[in-house]
Amino acid sequence: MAPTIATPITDSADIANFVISKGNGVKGLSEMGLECLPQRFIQPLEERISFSNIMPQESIPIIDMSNWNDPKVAESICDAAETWGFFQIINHGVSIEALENVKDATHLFFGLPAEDKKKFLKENSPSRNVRFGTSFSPKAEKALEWKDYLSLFYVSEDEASASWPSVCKDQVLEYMKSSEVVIKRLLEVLMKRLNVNEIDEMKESLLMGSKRINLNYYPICPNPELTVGVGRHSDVSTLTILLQDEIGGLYVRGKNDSWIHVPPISGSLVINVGDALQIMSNGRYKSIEHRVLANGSQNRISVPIFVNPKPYEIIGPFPEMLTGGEKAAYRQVLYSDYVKHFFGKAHDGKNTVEFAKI
Ligand SMILES: CC(C)(COP(=O)(O)OP(=O)(O)OC[C@H]1O[C@@H](n2cnc3c(N)ncnc32)[C@H](O)[C@@H]1OP(=O)(O)O)[C@@H](O)C(=O)NCCC(=O)NCCSC(=O)/C=C/c1ccc(O)c(O)c1
Ligand SMILES: O=C(O)CCC(=O)C(=O)O
Ligand SMILES: [Fe+2]
Repeated sequence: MAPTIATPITDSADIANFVISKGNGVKGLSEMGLECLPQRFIQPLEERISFSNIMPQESIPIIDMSNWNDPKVAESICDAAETWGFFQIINHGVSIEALENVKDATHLFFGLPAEDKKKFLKENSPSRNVRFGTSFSPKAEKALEWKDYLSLFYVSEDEASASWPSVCKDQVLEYMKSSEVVIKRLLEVLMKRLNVNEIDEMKESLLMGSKRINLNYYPICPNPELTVGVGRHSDVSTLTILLQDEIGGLYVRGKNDSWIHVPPISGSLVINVGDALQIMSNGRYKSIEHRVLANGSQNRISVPIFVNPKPYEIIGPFPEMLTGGEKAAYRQVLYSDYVKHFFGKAHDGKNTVEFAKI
């Protein structure tokens, strides 16, 4: 068993200092072998998952992309985006090697000493586009989430080469590059159902003009039932492409109050619709609430690529959605305002999208 420290940090301010400011993250806390979860991470009852609400017999669709030209594949993608907002894809064309390398690189980054990771805290980072942190929005949160992350906003290959951490940048760039084809295919298929038949330069900027990739680390937690890995939220992206390891723990909102597990499938990618696509499709495609449970016995990683509009794009329902007299359910919003609104508060389920509702 890991040794307990001589001077245990129990005070809330000490915890915040150790975890957030000193760059130890929750990984640092976890490795101290704490016997119980510090108060700062205890979530209110309503934010903890109740096991009676988990539907083990339900699952999100799994779509085989090997014959992606087959209209049936396109149909299942659009159906899944309309009804579930979440699906897994297999035989998607991203090499297993690229997936394995980026998972290894995630472990390499989080395995660095705190002193090295600390260089990427917001206040020290060489670039605004690189940020190592913990929880989601610690200043706005009453209870912290049991997660550390490295967030990389992609501007250009040169900027990434110059400022992303060297232990992971090549693998992350390779993964981003090799996932481009499948991202474009998914968006093309999804747009066709909305009568958007061509992704021209303008649409490309709206749909996939910027990308952010997060490396998430969820260390072993002493009282996983009292906290969360990630609280209930929907993503603010157009689409999210998520790579998870073999541990599991991601849950998607089902009917009523139920939650459905997204089981790890080797070589698969989890795809979900984000708020930007819900807004642009005037609600036809759904960005579904999801959450991650903390784990009492295993460290978990995940690597989402958030495919987003360019920050200065104004997003709103596509004109193509409104030609038949359908009323706009969302107003026009500057995408960076939407993102600021999202980051300015704790995770709060589907409330973020209210910001854009008419
Ligand atoms: C986001 C904005 C608009 C904010 O700009 P600006 O107001 O100048 O200030 P900033 O200093 O970058 O950040 C402001 C706050 O946002 C939060 N924030 C910014 N980036 C991140 C990040 N990557 N992860 C977590 N929080 C962040 C922090 O709370 C910041 O507050 P503070 O730490 O300074 O107190 C700007 O960075 C921008 O235009 N970015 C480009 C667009 C963009 O990044 N879009 C993201 C789309 S999707 C996306 O990034 C999703 C992330 C995510 C993370 C964790 C989850 O659990 C989750 O579900 C989702
Ligand atoms: O770790 C996961 O499986 C999901 C993480 C997530 O929802 C996010 O980073 O937005
Ligand atoms: Fe998410």
